[in-house]
Amino acid sequence: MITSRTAWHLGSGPAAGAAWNTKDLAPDGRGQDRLGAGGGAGASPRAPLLPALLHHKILSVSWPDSANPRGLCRALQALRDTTRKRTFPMEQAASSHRQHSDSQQQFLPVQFPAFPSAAQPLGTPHGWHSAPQRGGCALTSSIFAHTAGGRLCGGKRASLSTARPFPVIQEVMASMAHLQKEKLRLQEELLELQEKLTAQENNELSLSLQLQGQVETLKEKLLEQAQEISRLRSELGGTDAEKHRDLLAAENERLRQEMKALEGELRELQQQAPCRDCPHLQENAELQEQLSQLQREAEETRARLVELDLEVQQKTNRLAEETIASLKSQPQQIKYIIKTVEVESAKVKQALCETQSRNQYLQEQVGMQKQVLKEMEQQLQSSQKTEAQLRAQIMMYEAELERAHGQMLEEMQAMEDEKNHAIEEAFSRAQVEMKAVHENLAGVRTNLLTLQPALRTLTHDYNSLKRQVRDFPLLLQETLRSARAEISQAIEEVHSTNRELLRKYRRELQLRKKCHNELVRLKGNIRVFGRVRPITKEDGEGPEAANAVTFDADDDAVLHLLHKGKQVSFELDKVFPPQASQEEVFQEVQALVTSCIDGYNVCIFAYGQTGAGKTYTMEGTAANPGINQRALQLLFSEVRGKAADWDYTITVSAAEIYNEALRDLLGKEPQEKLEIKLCPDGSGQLYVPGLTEFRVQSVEDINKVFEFGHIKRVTECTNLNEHSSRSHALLIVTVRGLDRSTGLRTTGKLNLVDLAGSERVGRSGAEGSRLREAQHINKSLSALGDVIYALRSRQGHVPFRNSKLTYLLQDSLSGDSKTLMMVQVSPAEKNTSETLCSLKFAERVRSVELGPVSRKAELGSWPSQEHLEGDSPGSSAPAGRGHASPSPGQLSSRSASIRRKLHTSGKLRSIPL
Ligand SMILES: Nc1ncnc2c1ncn2[C@@H]1O[C@H](COP(=O)(O)OP(=O)(O)OP(=O)(O)O)[C@@H](O)[C@H]1O
Repeated sequence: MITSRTAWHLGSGPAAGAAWNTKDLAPDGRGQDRLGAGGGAGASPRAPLLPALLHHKILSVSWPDSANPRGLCRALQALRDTTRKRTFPMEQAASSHRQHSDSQQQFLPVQFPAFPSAAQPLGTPHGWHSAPQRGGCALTSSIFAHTAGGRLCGGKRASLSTARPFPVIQEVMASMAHLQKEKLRLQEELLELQEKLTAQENNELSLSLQLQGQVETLKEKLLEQAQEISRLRSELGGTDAEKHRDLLAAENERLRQEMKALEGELRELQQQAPCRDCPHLQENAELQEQLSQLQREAEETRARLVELDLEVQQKTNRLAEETIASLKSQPQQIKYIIKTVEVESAKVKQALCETQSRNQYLQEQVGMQKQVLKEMEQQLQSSQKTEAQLRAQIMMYEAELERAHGQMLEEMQAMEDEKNHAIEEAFSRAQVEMKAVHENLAGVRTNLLTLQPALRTLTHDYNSLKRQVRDFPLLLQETLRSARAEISQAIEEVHSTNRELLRKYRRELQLRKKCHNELVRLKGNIRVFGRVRPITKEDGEGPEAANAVTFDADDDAVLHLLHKGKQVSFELDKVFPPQASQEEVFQEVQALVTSCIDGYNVCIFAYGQTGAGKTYTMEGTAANPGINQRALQLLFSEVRGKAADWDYTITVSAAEIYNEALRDLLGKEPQEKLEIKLCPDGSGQLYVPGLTEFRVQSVEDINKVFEFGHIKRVTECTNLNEHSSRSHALLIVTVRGLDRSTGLRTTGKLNLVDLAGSERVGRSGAEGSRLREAQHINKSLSALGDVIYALRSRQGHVPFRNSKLTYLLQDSLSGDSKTLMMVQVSPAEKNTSETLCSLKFAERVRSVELGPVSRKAELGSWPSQEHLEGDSPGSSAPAGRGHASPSPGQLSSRSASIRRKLHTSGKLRSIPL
């Protein structure tokens, strides 16, 4: 947890002692008890928490007013030395750091508020924030954090916590670090000044002590000399005076040597003095000068002593001579003495004389010694005077020292005040900044609290992802290997399955084709549908426009025609009432259309009188297209469904047969008559040279083709139908397929034929060219009937060449080709004769299919339209059925349900072609 104002107190508890040997850190070197400021309630405020200085992220260091600056200096010095020497047990610190980081993750710089009052115990909330008592672990962690940073720089480094996620905190921390640096710099300067002062004091003290010692020594020596003089004075011996002189000389020599030693020491002290600019140097120089003066005086004293010695020697010699001379010049006295001796003895007299001379000599010596003593007393007085002067100088110097010391203390106090002031200012600034930091930190802490779980989750996810990423290549390789194996196996299986499916598909294709053929065969290769158009406005109004056609509700293959008051019934394969839609009609023919894709030839005719709806059924309208367009759409759809295996090409040609002339409706020269020829390759196939063939790929292509062909088609106005088509219109669709897997090629042809209207010439009122058109039309329709009949009756000769129509459709009518004839009839009363003819034609076509072979002879030849005109229902057609002979109509007494049943069961088999 990050706490911006966390103050660490080194308590006196065992944890603190275990974490850090605080004895090394005590400011006065007296041990741990000086650091236990935050201990019990009774603990008095002591020195600040110096161990915090070890933590080099300290923002500020407080110091009580009552603290001794010298003690602080010494403590700082000792602390710095200790810090430099200290080697932390890294493993212990690291383990502590880990323990601590598990719970806290970060530890903060230690911060001490400024100046807790002397009366306030440390650790109380005035300026001091209660710290989490983490003991040695926290402190060791702090030390470890700094040690791990690479160096211990003795308090000069001020760095903040390692985790500073926000710029604001960083800025504040940077400013605080700057303040801390400033404080540390001031502290260092103070420390240096204090060191200088201490050294100067020490020097001055030692010098003073030395001088005092010298003075004392001199005093003692003077005393000794005085005593010696007194002793000499008491002894009054000349030889002793000489000895004393020698002693004094030796003493002088010793004093000289001591003086030299002292001078050397003084020089050394001067050299050791760190502050050259210190004002006390001047004093030292003065003292040195005084000392030199004293030395000179001592030299002078010594010189005088030497002179005195010489004088004593001279005087002694002179005295000896004078004594001898005086002795010589005083014979009477000696005589007296001699007399005395003579009285007593000569020997005594001589001794007396000697004694007298000796006395004389001694008296002289005493006088001389007195003189010397007097001189020495004078010298002593002079020395005492000098001593007094020196004492005065020493006193003055001491006073000066006192003054300098007081001044120094004042300066120190001023500096201390200045330092405290700076610290206070820094602390107040730091407090303001810390307040802002607190506010930011509160938000940050909130964010951290919310982010920490997310971080943990993310970390967990990250680790999990890292593991996954690390394992991913192996997993991927393994997966790829297994996937490759599986894919290979699957491909093999698919291949074998495909082969099997292909085999089945081909078998099913063959089966389908077979079934389709069988179905078509069962239904009949030639099928006949009937479609009754609705009453139109062209039919007019009144009885002639009345509906003459009705239907069987139970059988969709039967219709009834009311003709001239009699109802004639016809049975076809399928009858579409007027309400039948184009879609319903196409549904019945689409099976034929799709067989074209399988390679069959299909022919769909629309047969009927003019205006009966042939074009409507085959072409339809734009909004409601007929078989042609729907068939092509179906072909496209089917081809797309088989595109995976088959390549299909659909081409379209459009032609018309007008007056037995074949013309290309899509060609550039529509009036050009085309010929139908055999293929030169000997295949027996027919082809039309010059017939345009368009490849169509979409419904749009079809529409263009139809539009183009429709324009070209000859339409002329007739009495019966304003837009009656007077030609057979053929849409020839060729579907060529290629099975890519087998290379099998198929070609199917779909002929969609809108036949020209079958009309009786007399009724339509045709004459001239119109009559000729009608005759061609009827002829071609009769030829079509002949061909169909020949095919169904399996005659050896099929008269395809009797008309252009049948000749062109030869390959689509023979063999396995499938043919549908859509017989269009009008329901109007006025058209019942035409309707009757068309239905008879249709029923006869259909009867060929259903009737036995024998009936072919019965039927004879295929009647033409004109023939049919004579074969009116009124003359030969049986009532109830429009059949002129024993026909399937008579056989058709069987119900439609039985017929459908037979079709479904396959028991009904048409006569094979
Ligand atoms: N099933 C039907 N539903 C609605 N209208 C039809 C239907 N059959 C034909 N008609 C309408 O009858 C009219 C004649 O039809 P259509 O032109 O198709 O006859 P047709 O047999 O083609 O004549 P022609 O032989 O002279 O060309 C047209 O107006 C057509 O729209």
